Amino acid sequence: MQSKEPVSSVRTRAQASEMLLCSPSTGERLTSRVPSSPPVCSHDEYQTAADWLRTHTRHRPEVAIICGSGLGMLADTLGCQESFAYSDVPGFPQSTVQGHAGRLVFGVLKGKMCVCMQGRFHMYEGHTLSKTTFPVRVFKLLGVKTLIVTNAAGSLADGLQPGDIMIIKDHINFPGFVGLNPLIGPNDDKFGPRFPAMSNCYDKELRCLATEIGKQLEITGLMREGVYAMVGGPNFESIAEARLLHRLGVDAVGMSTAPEVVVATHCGLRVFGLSLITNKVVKTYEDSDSVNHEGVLEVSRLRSVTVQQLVTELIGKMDINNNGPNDAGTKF
Ligand SMILES: O=P(O)(O)O[C@@H]1C[C@H](O)[C@@H](CO)O1
Ligand code: HPA
Repeated sequence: MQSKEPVSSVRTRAQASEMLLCSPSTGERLTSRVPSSPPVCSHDEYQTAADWLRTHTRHRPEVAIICGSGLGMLADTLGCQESFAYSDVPGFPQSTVQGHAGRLVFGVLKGKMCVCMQGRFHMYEGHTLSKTTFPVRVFKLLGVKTLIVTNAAGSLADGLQPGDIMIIKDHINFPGFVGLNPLIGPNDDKFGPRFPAMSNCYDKELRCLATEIGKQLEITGLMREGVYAMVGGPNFESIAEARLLHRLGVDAVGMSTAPEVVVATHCGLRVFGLSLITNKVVKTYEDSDSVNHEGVLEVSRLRSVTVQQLVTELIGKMDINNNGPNDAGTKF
């Protein structure tokens, strides 16, 4: 049947989708601020950043560390340091969150060449997921084999108290359920396959090694394994959301990490992750506690030395030549 709509009001599909990305009140284009996965970064953009870093430092890192909220002091422990502000590295976005300094620090830890992100990018800052995870692919191009991710997270599990360290066994990438996944868009086969498996994304050997190191450091009372869930943020959870997460088997909730781990696993990096538990997530209406970012940073700082010791020993003892089960051979 023929449409009765006057020709002047018939919109093309492109025009209609463009309109969806405009502010309804001002008509201003929102495209650059909507945290949707596309537009994706091109291979050249990652390569340009990696080439720039190669020409500006002689460090050739094998291990990359992403520091969570308030955990940036980890980077200060690197020897022979050389650092770069994110604003100087081509293609890097800016850190906008307190407790995320915005520096890339190269150096040596326990004889291993490392690069440390003193500050990460979050989806809620308005970065596309491609930009949020940009450094991970740059690290891959730099020759990194293992990625260590750390974060601050709220606990939903009775056995996890503020100050505890949760070794991440697995994650739930909630934004991914609604199509916010950094791998959406054309697949870059040079990095990895169209449909990567995520069943081994947190390396089992590294988790076991961390548990052994925990025994040696006599911090096993603070440590246990668990499931991390990423929510979009930036607000903390409502009580009903907290109860839902608890029922779903989530041990700790945060606003980062999963996209970085998805991209790292896609390109064959071996991943170790830990959450520093900074607060209990409020699950009952009778509880008058409420979480805030300052409190999160305070607990992170109080435990940062313990996290540093654990990560340092792990790097010292890890076998850098074991690339884990996801490695399909380097393509670069
Ligand atoms: O970068 P991470 O995941 O450690 O940061 C957590 C989540 C929010 O960004 C912030 C909330 O306090 O800390
Ligand atoms: N919820 C989400 N993200 C967080 C929390 C939390 O309770 N604590 C630290 N990051």
